[in-house]
Amino acid sequence: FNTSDGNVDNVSFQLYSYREKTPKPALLTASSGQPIYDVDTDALDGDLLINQYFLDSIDSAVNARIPAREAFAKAAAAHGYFIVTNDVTKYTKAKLFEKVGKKTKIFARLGISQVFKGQSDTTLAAARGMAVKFYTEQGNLDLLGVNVPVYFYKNPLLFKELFHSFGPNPKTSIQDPNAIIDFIVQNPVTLHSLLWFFSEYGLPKGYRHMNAFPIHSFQLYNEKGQSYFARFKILSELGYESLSLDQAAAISSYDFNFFTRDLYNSIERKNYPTWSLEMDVLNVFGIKNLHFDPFDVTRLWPNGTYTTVPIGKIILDRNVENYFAEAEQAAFNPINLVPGIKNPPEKLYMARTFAYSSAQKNRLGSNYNKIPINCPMYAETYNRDGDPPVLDNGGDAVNYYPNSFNGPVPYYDPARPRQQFKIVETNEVHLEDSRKFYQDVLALDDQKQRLVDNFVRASLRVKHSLQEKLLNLFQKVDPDLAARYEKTLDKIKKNVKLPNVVEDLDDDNLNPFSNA
Ligand code: HEM
Repeated sequence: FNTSDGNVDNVSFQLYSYREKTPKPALLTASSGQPIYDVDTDALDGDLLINQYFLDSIDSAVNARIPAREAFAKAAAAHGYFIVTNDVTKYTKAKLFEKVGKKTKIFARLGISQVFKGQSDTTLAAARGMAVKFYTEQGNLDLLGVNVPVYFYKNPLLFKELFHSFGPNPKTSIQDPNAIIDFIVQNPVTLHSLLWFFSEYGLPKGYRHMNAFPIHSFQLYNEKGQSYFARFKILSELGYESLSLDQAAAISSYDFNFFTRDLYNSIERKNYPTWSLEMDVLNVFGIKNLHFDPFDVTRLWPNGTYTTVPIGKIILDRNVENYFAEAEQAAFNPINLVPGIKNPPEKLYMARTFAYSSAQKNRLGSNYNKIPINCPMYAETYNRDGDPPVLDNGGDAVNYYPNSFNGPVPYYDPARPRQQFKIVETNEVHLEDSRKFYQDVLALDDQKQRLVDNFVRASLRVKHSLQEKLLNLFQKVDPDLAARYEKTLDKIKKNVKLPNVVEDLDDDNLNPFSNA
């Protein structure tokens, strides 16, 4: 398993390292513990329905699947810790941030959305995410970020529409570019984030080079009850780097799991991936006078309106022991906040608090927070029964609240702002954000062309009328974007003949895009 430079691929070596630490085999048993007779390991010799090994194995195998996550089904995962590097007690009383040097255990899942589990890690124009669970003494704090700093939409009803339009066509079962482009032109609010995702910022070189943005504006409060709004940022210490389209295509031809392998091997080599956790902070008092909506997840806060405050470092230093038990059963939920961090006031966040627990009940059963990877350091509730695992199910403790029998009582937090911020949200679309991204963030010609190439690839099999609509939308953003799109589309249409049936395959031109 040595690669050309002598480095070990620990992923391929995993079973051998298990053998090294397991000097002799253990006794094989049924799930209920009885030893398995050697003759029963051959099902052809004997009665099947009294062969416990057969019954146990087949039963387990046909029931092994649970529903995959709707978003970010494919992912890598690892354990680690968070360490505070800066005093942020001025902004938040959250205990995990209480002093410089304090460490908190974490579990992180880094994944890719809008693809099935078997698809390549280097798939173009897909959202990538990083979810981090901090096991604090005040309960779990979950920060879920995507790899670009703005989200597709603020109207939560668009969640399903986006998933359906980017998902498989109901008849062909193949992703349908007509639906994707139609979705974009019907919902121009999504364009800003899609420009980010279709640009070099959408395709990191690997998870270790990826940034993650929880995006929402969370309300922080300190011991004195003073409030701030903050947007967290999880920034790669290696620095953001992108794969080129050619690199991505080449990697996909030999390794669908390149990002996952890279993360695993780096941790095994003790080259621990590290991110800095920072936040952009706004003072609550000034919030009414701002000339922009600080809660709009489709928009960035304008430069000069906020202060950036470093908080600490996220370090991943241990691979999972069992992928299904840890990564698959992990349940991250944006409602998991701790004292000192209060909910953002917008609808998208509120919709998420419902969506995640609904999905997780379906995937993992009603007691998903009792699965070891999700268990907080401390939990005392009046919830009882339901799907396994129930753990001790509350033992003999009183099971209703309030009560006169010393059952658990709520936390009184005088610092917690009592008032819930009320905000007015509108469906206004700000194409100037897309313009700014195209003109300023993608300052170089190559960067602009790469974005356009991605859109052309995504719209090559789309009807002319929809291509025209996309062109019109681009025209409103920036005439240069429209002109580039039109020119590149014309060129590619002339030079690229995509095979539609095997008879169309051309051995002299295996990659139709190579001469484009
Ligand atoms: C209406 C808006 C949204 C809805 C309805 C939604 C829904 C979901 C659902 C159902 C899952 C799968 C949960 C599970 O089965 O465990 C998920 C996963 C995820 N979502 Fe969202 N989401 C929304 C917005 C966002 C936003 C704004 C972000 C980040 C800024 C985000 C980041 C993530 C991440 C990182 C995961 C993967 C978590 C993991 O690794 O287990 N989502 N989302």
